Amino acid sequence: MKVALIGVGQAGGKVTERLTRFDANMGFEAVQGALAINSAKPDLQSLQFVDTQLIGADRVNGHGVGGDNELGAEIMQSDVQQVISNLDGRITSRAEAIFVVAGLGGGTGSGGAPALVHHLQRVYDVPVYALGILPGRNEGALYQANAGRSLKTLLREADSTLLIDNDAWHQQGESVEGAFETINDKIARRVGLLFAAGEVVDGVGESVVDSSEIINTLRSGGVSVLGYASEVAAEDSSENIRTVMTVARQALLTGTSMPDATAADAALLVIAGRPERIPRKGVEKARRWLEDETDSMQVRGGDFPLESDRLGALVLLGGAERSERIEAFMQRAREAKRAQGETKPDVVDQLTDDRLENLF
Ligand SMILES: Nc1nc2c(ncn2[C@@H]2O[C@H](COP(=O)(O)OP(=O)(O)OP(=O)(O)O)[C@@H](O)[C@H]2O)c(=O)[nH]1
Repeated sequence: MKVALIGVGQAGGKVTERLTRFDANMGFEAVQGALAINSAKPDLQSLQFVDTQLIGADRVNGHGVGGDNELGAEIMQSDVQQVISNLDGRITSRAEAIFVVAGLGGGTGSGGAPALVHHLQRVYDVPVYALGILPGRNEGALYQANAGRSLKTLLREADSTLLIDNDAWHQQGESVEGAFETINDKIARRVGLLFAAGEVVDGVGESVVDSSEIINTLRSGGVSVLGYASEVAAEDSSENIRTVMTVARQALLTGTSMPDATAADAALLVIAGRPERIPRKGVEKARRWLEDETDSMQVRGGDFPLESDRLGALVLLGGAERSERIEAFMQRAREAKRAQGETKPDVVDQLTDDRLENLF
């Protein structure tokens, strides 16, 4: 799937850069263009692999918004025309989707990403998705409250919001900050493989995934979740039936970006590996298992031919907001908001539709 990536804020920029680099190193060419936007100049200067744009210089002079996500939303609103013109040529007609990437706990990404998605939806015909990073449990009340407000608005504005829980992909005992490198690397690999899986590969069979299957899986909107697991494969495909089941189970049950999210409106199972090692029978069995497990009748499946000694399973869930983990997060965000005595409406809500209209 050809995508354009726009990172907002520090986490957004770092993850966008990682993803772009992974895609280039692997030679996938799924990432068609990438731009990192921030109100903090030093954060942009540390990026080497993507184009950058500073916003809000008149308000915060390149120093960031210090966790104030209302200010983050406001400066995005003020500078959105410049952002949109900067995207000209970066989002080409080849792009099949746009992903806006942001950490939802801070200020610039948390407030800026929903506002930007809102505007992109008016300008572009392709789906505009968000890739949102939720703060880990121990990340402090401001982050939780910010992320809760940002997420509510993103769910309304984006065609689907792919969530990554910062607690999902790091070792126990390791601090979240210490684990950023690992987490970002895992996001880049998994999401990068998903994009690449949707690329049409010439000369291979009809069981190969294409981008419409990703888009259809995400069609119901709401929250989406991505899981991955891999194992060494045997040379003979018939010996890999159990391996396919194992990696599919691990991808969903222990490898997802939002642990415990299993119920979904739709799902996509992608099996990656050398085509001659992928057992059709195993893939079919794993797909049926996924149907039961997600309680969804819409489970798509396909292969992703990849030169590797391993077999990998990618599981994408669409419409997965009914999970306990997301409910627990929203509860945490509500409590944090209450503890701060906040009664303010959600980030973009308070920038009334009139003001949004006036920008166009
Ligand atoms: N996974 C991951 N999360 C990050 C990273 N950097 C920051 N975060 C998370 O993102 C949230 C903070 O957002 P940032 O992106 O740092 O903040 P910002 O959007 O730049 O906003 P301001 O700094 O307030 O202007 C917190 O939940 C952090 O844990 C990173 O490199 N990887």
